[in-house]
Amino acid sequence: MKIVSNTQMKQLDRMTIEQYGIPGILLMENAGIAVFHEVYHHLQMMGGKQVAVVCGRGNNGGDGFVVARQLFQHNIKVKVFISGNPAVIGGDAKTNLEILKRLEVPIEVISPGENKNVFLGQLKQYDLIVDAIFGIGLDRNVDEFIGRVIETINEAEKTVVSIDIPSGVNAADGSICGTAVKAHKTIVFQLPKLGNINYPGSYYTGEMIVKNIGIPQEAIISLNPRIQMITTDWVKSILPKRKADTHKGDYGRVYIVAGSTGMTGAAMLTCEAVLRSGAGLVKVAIPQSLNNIMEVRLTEAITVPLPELKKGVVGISDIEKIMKTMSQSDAVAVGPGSGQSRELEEVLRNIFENSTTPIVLDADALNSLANRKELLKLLKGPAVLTPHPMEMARLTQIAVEDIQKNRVEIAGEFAQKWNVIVVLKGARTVVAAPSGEIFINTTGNPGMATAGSGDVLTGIITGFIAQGIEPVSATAAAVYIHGLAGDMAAGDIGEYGMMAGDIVTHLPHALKKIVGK
Ligand SMILES: NC(=O)C1=CN([C@@H]2O[C@H](COP(=O)(O)OP(=O)(O)OC[C@H]3O[C@@H](n4cnc5c(N)ncnc54)[C@H](OP(=O)(O)O)[C@@H]3O)[C@@H](O)[C@H]2O)[C@@H](O)CC1
Ligand SMILES: [K+]
Repeated sequence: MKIVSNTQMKQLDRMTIEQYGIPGILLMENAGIAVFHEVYHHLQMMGGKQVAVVCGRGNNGGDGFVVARQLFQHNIKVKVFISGNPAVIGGDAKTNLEILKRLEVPIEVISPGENKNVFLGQLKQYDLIVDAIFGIGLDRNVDEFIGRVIETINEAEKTVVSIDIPSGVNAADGSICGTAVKAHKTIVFQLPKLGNINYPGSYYTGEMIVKNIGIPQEAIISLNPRIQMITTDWVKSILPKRKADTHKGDYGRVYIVAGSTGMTGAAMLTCEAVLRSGAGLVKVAIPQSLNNIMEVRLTEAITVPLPELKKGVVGISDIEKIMKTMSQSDAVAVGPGSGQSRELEEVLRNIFENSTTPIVLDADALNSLANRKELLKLLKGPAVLTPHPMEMARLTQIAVEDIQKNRVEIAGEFAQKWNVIVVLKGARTVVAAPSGEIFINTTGNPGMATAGSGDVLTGIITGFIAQGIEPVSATAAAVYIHGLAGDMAAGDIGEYGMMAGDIVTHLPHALKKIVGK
């Protein structure tokens, strides 16, 4: 499902009205009815009877007027609160406000001088509050008065349903314009806005329900938004179907170059994740002195011990052996627990210059590249880089805080500039393709911020690519399933105590949930 910015959504609204001749008031009616259905259903579930609709002066407020009319006509006790001067309300919103007046729906204007406690006392009388103060038109910090209205809605401690986006959240990026409504549910029109998806906006959005309001699919196709949300249906559509008469060779051979003294666990987690993601065979290159440990722990993977120049570290003296195994593999991962060294830089240089096998670079491979990004120009095959924000900061020389503020842009620019697939990890992992295409992931939870979680992700991505899935899709699907397995692990044992191994354990269940077997 595509995700849009506020400007793109305004463009879609305009195209719908001007190019397709669908009047704005019809879109507003569709929007209001969509919210009404959700609110009505929710009231029935909770046995509620009274609704307060708090409206602003724009079209978001106009949607609120439609909701109020629909509730009124379905015999729900409803009152409209207008925040600010109603005289400035115009266009379709005004038309709907006039209808409410003729129907004698109770309306009260809250003015800047309003006593907060009086308003709070009023709101507390209702079972549910509809938030229709600001939608995608909010573009600056809210003033003190509106800030107070928003805080009062939150303090009322009632079920809150926001229209399109919680008021106070900037639809462009999910930042908060001073203060914002904390919604239980947000009814989002046509397509999610970046502000509903990115943090902290996503937190304020609560449960997101996307409803069609009649924007033609043709308009969306012609706008061609470049960002998309990874959904279960999409992942299902790209995972290969398993035929009955197959053997392990049909599901790809993976080669993992990982682990160093004290870091064999990273190599193991990566290998286990490869196998749990459905790949047929995995070989792991491991410094000779660590081979015994790996053989004991990893029963299903084949270890390929490498002679070592420096104890416990894979080095350039191993390159021939590495290249040979790579040439027999469908995908390779380098980096988890490898230890950062000049040696590893040289290994990467050789691989980039001589191999076309798709490669996933993680952890120490990324740190090795941080000072020698130009090596990426040597790449002959597809490459996936999986930095967390700190690794991205090293790769780009941009401060972590700035990266976190512009995750989509920074991942996107890096992917296009260096012709690689970038997985910028963190809450709402971003997958950026060299083509400019962007995926945002919504699965996952804070419990996954644990040692080894990234090694598991690297294993899944490599496993999917080895199974022949196109690398960008394989990467986005892997990110989704990694998060889903993490969510299932958290569901079973809670976020606090979960470890990366629990994500691996839940991987088959996550896959089963998606493909159904
Ligand atoms: N035809 C359509 O397009 C459809 C739209 N639909 C609905 O309309 C919503 C968008 O409506 P909208 O564009 O009227 O803006 P909205 O979010 O209601 O804000 C109102 C105005 O507030 C102002 N403002 C901004 N920041 C401010 C601040 N900090 N403090 C105070 N004021 C501030 C700013 O005006 P300004 O002051 O900049 O002139 C802004 O215009 C959309 O989310 C959806 O719900 C649907 O009905 C389908 C059809
Ligand atoms: K709103």
